[in-house]
Amino acid sequence: MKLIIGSKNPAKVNAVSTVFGDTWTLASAVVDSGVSAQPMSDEETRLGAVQRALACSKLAGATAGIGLEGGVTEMDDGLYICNWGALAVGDKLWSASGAKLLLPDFIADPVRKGEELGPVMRAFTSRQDISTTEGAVGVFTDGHMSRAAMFEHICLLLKGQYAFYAANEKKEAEW
Ligand SMILES: O=P(O)(O)OP(=O)(O)OP(=O)(O)OC[C@H]1O[C@@H](n2cnc3c(O)ncnc32)[C@H](O)[C@@H]1O
Ligand SMILES: [Mg+2]
Repeated sequence: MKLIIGSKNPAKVNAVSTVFGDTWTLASAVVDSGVSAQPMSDEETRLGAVQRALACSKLAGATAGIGLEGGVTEMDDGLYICNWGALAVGDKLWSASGAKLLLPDFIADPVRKGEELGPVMRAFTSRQDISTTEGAVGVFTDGHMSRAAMFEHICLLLKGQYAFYAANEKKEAEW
């Protein structure tokens, strides 16, 4: 059972490995998300995760594909970080979102004007590795949460949905 992750970003690869590593053989591949480099809504971010998962599931040797995507989404009170994941196994697909966090305006404004969150965060923190480690969520929670932990949470939702399906497939068909 081989699960291919649609990214080489260590924050994503480590999250998948922590959650799925006990039962799946893992590999990673750079695939196209098919959305913009900076997704600007929940819908676009979810679509990026889905397209990464589907692309991975079709690669040679794959039993399943998983996609994780980061983005931002505008709400009543400002711009939030959002994260989505998708798991594709055969013709089945599950998706789930992660926690959201309001970005301060001095970060949100350049992103609204077209800059990517990653470079903005690198400039603000003077840290080149910020997107692959704590991420913006780590910075703005003073280290209480990390980008990898947010992706781990999404992976648990995906693994759990797949487990529920596998355990209840027959019941679902009869219901
Ligand atoms: O190699 P991939 O998998 O693409 O890794 P990535 O870090 O670019 O991850 P995403 O494409 O899912 O990220 C989507 C957006 O999230 C942004 N992002 C980058 N660093 C971030 C950080 O520290 N915290 C949150 N989002 C970040 C990044 O600018 C992208 O525009
Ligand atoms: Mg990217």
